Order: sequence, then structure tokens, then C-alpha cells
Amino acid sequence: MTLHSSDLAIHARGLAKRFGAVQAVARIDLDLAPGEALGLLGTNGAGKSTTLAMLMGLRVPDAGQALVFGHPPGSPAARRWTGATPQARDLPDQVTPREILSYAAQRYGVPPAIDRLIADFGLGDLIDRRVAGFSGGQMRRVALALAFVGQPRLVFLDEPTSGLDSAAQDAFRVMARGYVAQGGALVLTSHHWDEIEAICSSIAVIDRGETVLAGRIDAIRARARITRLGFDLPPDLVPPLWLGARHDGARWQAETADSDTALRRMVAEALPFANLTLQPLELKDLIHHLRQEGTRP
Ligand SMILES: Nc1ncnc2c1ncn2[C@@H]1O[C@H](COP(=O)(O)OP(=O)(O)OP(=O)(O)O)[C@@H](O)[C@H]1O
Repeated sequence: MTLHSSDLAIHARGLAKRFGAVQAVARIDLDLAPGEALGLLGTNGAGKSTTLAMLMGLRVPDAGQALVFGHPPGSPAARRWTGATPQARDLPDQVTPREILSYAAQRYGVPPAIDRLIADFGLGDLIDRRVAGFSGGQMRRVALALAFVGQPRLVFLDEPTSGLDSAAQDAFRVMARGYVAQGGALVLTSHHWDEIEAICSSIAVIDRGETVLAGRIDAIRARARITRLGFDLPPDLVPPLWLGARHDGARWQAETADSDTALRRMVAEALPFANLTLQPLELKDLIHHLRQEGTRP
């Protein structure tokens, strides 16, 4: 089935943005369908936040164009269906989360589902306290609730869990997966690879303002088919060179595109390995591997 650009939550082509001498974003293309979550990855300064700002209508691109459900970013029609986490400094500090959320819901023209937001974002003890004096993690919970208060069909989350404790991070993952499973579209930037992998079906890796790797995570995995072998050896024994294994301080680790052949050869050569594990490569290592190879899925 071919989706038209107005069916897509995001359709962006050739986005570019320069700040003085810095080409923050150059030629970014993105498509995101409802019911999909996209993880934007990249080092500090790669251009992720600038890309989000253009998709939210907060920055005007120098070149290229984007549509949000077929509407220009920042237009009333696009904003109606879009949620995003505000920066903590944007929250007035003399009001309570209940007041902020109720006001924001009113702006979206939806009933404030305060009880659901309290449950989803752990706001029980906070909901009627003034936000002045909230910790970073407590502010972040309010900001996340604000992203979802308007019953959006698309949410932009820029490093949503920074400052959250691990229980709140886990709860956020469950909530985000539920949102996407019910047809929501989500764009997430994060430096937590496991968070991206837990929530997102697709990734776009941005480097110096350009997309250097993009696609569905399962397709990227299937294409690379890299497996990590972990094993122990008796002290003073090292694996054969052909395996390319390295010791990580605890165990020997080797990456292979053909684990069957590698294992047969280890057995044939009577390598006395123990506690063998076979695991798919973590997303971070997979991307590193693909980029080193210069592969473009
Ligand atoms: N308002 C601005 N004025 C000048 N330069 C800017 C501005 N905003 C961003 N930049 C520059 O554009 C580049 C991309 O920044 P951006 O914030 O998009 O990166 P990022 O991938 O979100 O980084 P991080 O992971 O650190 O949040 C950086 O070199 C940054 O210094």
C-alpha cells in the first residue's frame, strides 16, 4: 500500500538549516507513518534537535520542505495533532501540574485526562504542588505529560528520559509502546540506544546534519546478520586469529556474519570453549559496524 504524503505523520524532503558558519542540517529526508516510532540518533551537535525544530515549525528551513499530516509544520492544523515536550525553563513555576495540564488540554480543545496522565507519568504526589522547586526528573515527568495531554497523533520527544529514574524510564517505555500500538506516531531522540531499540521500529542516524543510515531496525538487522559470540577459555589460551575475538575484561567476544561456520570451525579445531552465548549485535555496535563497512540499508 502506498501512503500519500497527507496520510503520513511526517513527510520531509531535503531539509536544511544553517546557523552562520555552521551547517546544522543538510538534506534530511524523513517519512513517518501513523503507528510507527522513529529514533533519531547522532552524536552531540549532529543536527537532531534542529531537525525536530523544523518539523515542529519552530525553525524555518533554509531549503527543503516538510508536511505534518499534509500540513506545514507550525500551522494550526499541524499543531492540533502534534505534541512535544517543552523545555523545563518554559514552565511557569507558580502553578501546579494540574493547572498546567488543564490549561494545555483546553488549548487543544480536549478534556483534561488528568487521572490517566497521573498514572502514565507518575504524577500522583506532584499533581497539586507548585512546580517551583521540582527536581529535574519531576519537571521531566510534567513535560512528558504535556506532550501527550492534547491526545496528539504525533509526538516529538527530544531526549525524553534524561533525568528520569530507572522506574520512570521503564514506565515511559511501556507508555510509549502503548501509544504507538494504538496508532500514534512518535519521533524520539535519545542517547540511550536501548531506549531507542525498546520503543522504535525505525532509526535515522544523523551525522553532521546528514542522514547516514536509515531504515527499519529489523531490516537493518536482517541485512547485517551479525551475531556476537561470547565464550570463556582456560587461562593462558587465546582464540585463533581467524575468529577476530577480543577479550572485554571478562569474556572473549567475537562478531561474525556466519555463526554456524564459525562454531563448526571452533569445534573442528577443538577449541576448549565454555559458557558459549550467541546474541544479536546491540544496536549501537550494529550501526558502528555498518558505518565502518560503508553499508547503506
Ligand atoms: N541557535 C543556534 N545558533 C547557532 N548554532 C546552532 C544553533 N542551534 C544549533 N546550532 C548548531 O547546529 C549544530 C546542530 O545542533 P543540534 O542542537 O541540532 O544538535 P543535536 O544533534 O540535537 O545535538 P545534542 O545531541 O547535543 O542535543 C550544532 O553544531 C549546534 O552548535
